Amino acid sequence: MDQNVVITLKNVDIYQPKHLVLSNVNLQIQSGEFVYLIGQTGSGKSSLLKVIYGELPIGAGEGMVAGFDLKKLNERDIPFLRRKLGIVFQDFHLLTDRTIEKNLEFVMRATGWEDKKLMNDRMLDVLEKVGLRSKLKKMTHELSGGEQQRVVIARALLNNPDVILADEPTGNLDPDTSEEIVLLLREISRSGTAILMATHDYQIIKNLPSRIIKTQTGSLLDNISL
Ligand SMILES: Nc1ncnc2c1ncn2[C@@H]1O[C@H](COP(=O)(O)OP(=O)(O)OP(=O)(O)O)[C@@H](O)[C@H]1O
Repeated sequence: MDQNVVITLKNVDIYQPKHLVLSNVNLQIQSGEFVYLIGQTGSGKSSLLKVIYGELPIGAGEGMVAGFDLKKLNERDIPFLRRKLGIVFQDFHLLTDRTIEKNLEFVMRATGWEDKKLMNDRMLDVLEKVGLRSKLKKMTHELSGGEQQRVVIARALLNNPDVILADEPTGNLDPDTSEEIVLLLREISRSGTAILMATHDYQIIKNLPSRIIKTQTGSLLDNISL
């Protein structure tokens, strides 16, 4: 297998749960690529992301994600696959009654980090990347929507993922803040993490163009232009 390929789907069928949502899906994404995923509501974008993060099994076909074979994936493998993936959703899923530090620490403890000094260094590292290094002790409910999404991105980066899956990460943000978030994700992709971002925001795609894949009438189309 090509070392640089982090997602491969070959002739994959995706069911939700019995109804065939996408058939014969073929997709390859390389390290460091930034890819938009578009498609009408209900056309299967989230289902595709769910297959990639091991939430939905693949029906037919073959899939490899960050070195994990989706066909052979069992319950025990899923936490290990998820450590190779960063997941960023539209609604931030932050613990709003806690500081940024406590939010990051929560995820780190859950994914096996123990050494306080290493944890602290890593937190500052990822917060630096998203421009929030000075806000470690801030409560997350005191942050703006854009800042909260930055914390979510920092949280996704903690375990140095091969891939970030972002499901409408700008859905709750104003246009300028949305653009800042996409610029940040693109910058992150340049350091090697592949990013697959589902979005309905065509304006952002026009302003910040990149490869586009599209779910449409039960298929996944590649290299779409708007
Ligand atoms: N848990 C579920 N059980 C049954 N059907 C589902 C389930 N989740 C999604 N579906 C169906 O699968 C299809 C694809 O849904 P999916 O959420 O992947 O679409 P989407 O493109 O992500 O939509 P949106 O843009 O609204 O997020 C839809 O017809 C939806 O109704």
